[in-house]
Amino acid sequence: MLNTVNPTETQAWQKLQAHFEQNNISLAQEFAQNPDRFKQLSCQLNDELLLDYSKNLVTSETLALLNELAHEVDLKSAIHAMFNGDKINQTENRAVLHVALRNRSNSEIKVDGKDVMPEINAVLAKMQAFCHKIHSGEWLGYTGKPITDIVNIGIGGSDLGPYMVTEALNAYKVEGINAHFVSNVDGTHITETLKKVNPETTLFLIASKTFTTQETMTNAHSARDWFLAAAKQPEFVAKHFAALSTNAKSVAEFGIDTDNMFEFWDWVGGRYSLWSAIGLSIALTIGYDNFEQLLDGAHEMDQHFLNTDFEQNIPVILALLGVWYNNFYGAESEAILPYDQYMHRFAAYFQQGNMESNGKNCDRAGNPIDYQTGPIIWGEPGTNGQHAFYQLIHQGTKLIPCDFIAPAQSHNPAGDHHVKLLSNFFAQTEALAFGKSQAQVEAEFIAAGKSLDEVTHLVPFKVFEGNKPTNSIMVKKVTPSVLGQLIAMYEHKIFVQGIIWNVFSFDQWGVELGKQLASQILPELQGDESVSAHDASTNGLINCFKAWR
Ligand SMILES: O=P(O)(O)OC[C@H]1O[C@@](O)(CO)[C@@H](O)[C@@H]1O
Repeated sequence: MLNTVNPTETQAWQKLQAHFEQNNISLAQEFAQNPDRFKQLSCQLNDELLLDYSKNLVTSETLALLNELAHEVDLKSAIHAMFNGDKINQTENRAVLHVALRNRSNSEIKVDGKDVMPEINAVLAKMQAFCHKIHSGEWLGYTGKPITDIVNIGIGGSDLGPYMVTEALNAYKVEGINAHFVSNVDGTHITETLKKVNPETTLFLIASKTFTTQETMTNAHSARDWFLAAAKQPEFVAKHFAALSTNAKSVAEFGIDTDNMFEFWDWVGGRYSLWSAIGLSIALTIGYDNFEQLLDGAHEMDQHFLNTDFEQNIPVILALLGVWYNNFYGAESEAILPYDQYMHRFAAYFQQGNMESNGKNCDRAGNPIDYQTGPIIWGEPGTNGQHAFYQLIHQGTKLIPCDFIAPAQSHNPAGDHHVKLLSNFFAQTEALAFGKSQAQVEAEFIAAGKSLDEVTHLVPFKVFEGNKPTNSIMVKKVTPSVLGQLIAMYEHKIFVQGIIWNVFSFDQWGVELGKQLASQILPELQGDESVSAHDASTNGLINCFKAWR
């Protein structure tokens, strides 16, 4: 069981509050006073991942107090509880063991007294064999042609991870295999996808932990209908449909051969499931060996997280910095800004990962929470964000802590593109940290031959106050292993923050009411009779829909 310490009642929190009120931290001053700031406030996981957290609004005292907070909520015990398979997902009475899925040491990890590694390894072996059959052409479609297109049908954690990873690792795509992802129940998603594929050479992966999610089951039935309209014979479904699920009964009821079912377990959270059978679309798209390297990278970060002192622990550092801005500076969001176009879905992935984990207002004792918990996560690749929202980050009234991520090496070293991309990566965190003073603005005008009299009215608009916090994460190259490291890094950051905020990070009761009401409204949308069972707004909207459709 996890403790239920209210973080705001800890000694460390009181000290942090006083520290915040008594200090007006200036990055310019901190760097001027300490030439070793970068060396002291950066750390490397290995020779391919470096975290520079020196451009944060912290002093050595800040960091000491944040670490004191981590100790006072007994973070170490919570970390060991997760890795040991304790049922820390207490409202669902489940363990939380995505770390077991990538436990490359194969050391024993027990749930209810049973080592889960044998079954994990059995599913991985089944995935490997399946990938070999598909890639070798041994597995053929109902007209004897090899599979060329994989359509993953899933939503949330059964979509976002596989989609993000296959995009981020596009450079590793298997020749002749195309991946497609259908998630939205909007008919456009499945319709537009089916236009691109041939029923004779397409494999559908129905990805759903519960195998009950409305969007996924609707899309799965539409895909099967589309397939059977061409193939005609039901027995051909087995050659073109596989299931990734914990629910064998519902898989069989859908008509998928359970030999084509790749199982995972209830101690795998949906938003933490890409390492499981849910990752089959990844393995099929980039090759099983590269999927294993993804697991290897995550395992390396897991071991770092489990065994490293908090002061040098990358996920803990990121988590504590996030608490500092979220709970003391009042920042309500965090931006993840990968300077890598292949990583264009990375921030979106952690919208579910972070916001579905820590977007909670009830603490672990069941009491309402009166402090801030999970932040809003958003972001786009650089340099595109610079032409969309960086104005607000530089000169807006909201504090937006940003994580900048960039690879030293590009998969597409065309011309001078990469050095230009990286010059922007370096420039943005420098600009955000140190800004441009009024004196510098005036000097630029004078250097441009302007008299201050004629430009004084413009000066305020060109001043950058700076002192905007950022983390810079430099990786050598976005390889499967490095991506695994990055994903696991953010997973553990989220875990640490959930422990500090005293919330349960691995359930998601907040998604249920909307589903419940939608299932009540759905039958009301049949027929043309007017609806009056709801509030005036909902009634009005439904009746407008009926009038216009
Ligand atoms: O994998 P499945 O069971 O179809 O769930 C899909 C998604 O739906 C949820 O919103 C839970 O209902 C996410 O937590 C989950 O990843």
